[in-house]
Amino acid sequence: AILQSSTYGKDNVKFLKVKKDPSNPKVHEVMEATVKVLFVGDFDVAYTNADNAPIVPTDTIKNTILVEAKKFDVFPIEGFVAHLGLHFINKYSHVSGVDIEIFQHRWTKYPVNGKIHDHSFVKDGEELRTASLKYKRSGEFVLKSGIKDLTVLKSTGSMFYGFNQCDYTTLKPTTDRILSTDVDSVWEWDSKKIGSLQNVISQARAGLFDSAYKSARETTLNLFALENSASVQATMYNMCEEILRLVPLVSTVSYSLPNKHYFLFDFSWKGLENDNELFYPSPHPNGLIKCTVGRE
Ligand SMILES: O=c1[nH]c(=O)c2nn[nH]c2[nH]1
Repeated sequence: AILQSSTYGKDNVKFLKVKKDPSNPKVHEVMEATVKVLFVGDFDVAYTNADNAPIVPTDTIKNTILVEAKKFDVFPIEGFVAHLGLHFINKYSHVSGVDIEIFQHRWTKYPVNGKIHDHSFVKDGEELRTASLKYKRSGEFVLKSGIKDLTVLKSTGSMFYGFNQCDYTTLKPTTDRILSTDVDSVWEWDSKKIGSLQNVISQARAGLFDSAYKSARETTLNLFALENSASVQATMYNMCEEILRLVPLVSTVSYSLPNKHYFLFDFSWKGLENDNELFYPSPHPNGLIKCTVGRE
């Protein structure tokens, strides 16, 4: 037998970091994050010869994430993943590559007596802000940012007609349906234009990734609401085009959207009208529509 490939590390490393405003220590920002770090490298003997000498324990990886999260500014997550990538490649000469993912959970400040409170937050749904980095010792890197599990629904302004009809088709065309999905959007950064992980860190400080995230989230929510959607496919393509237009340093934008169906309940047996008022959720099976859009 031959070991064809291997990778190992720690998954689901969680932390919550409090960032205090230097001018007013009672004004806080919080980041609750879940981190995965996987190594690629010269670990074969641990698999083939039960020789653990090269293994950096996954417990050490977990300790490192927490120490670096304490010492380094974790905001925004793109800067932190770049810092972790540089740390592991520089520290362990037998690590040839790292694969890092970080999910940031959504804590949103809320108003008290009409003013946003300094350090009180609500968990704003299951929505995540994501970043992933694949970094090789050669300096090559793939950096992606994204939004995940942002569940949206619109109760009209969605259509689906003019589709292929055959002897297996029962779906009725419609110019007025409910559309609901869990947004999973990923934009890949142009690593040539950004240049290096060190530049990722300086761009992070300069606000590039925060403004891109804001643009992508606003574009997604605005087009979802404003477009009289011809299909999931058409609407997600338009979202990709708009994000590419707004964020020049992004090379491709991808969406993966489940179509979480709500079907009109038929009351005709009861002699009742149902003018797009009463639906029943039917999320299984769901449509699943994916695309990746790049530049000409
Ligand atoms: O937007 C849609 N795209 C599809 O491909 C599809 N198939 N059934 N319903 C659908 N709705």
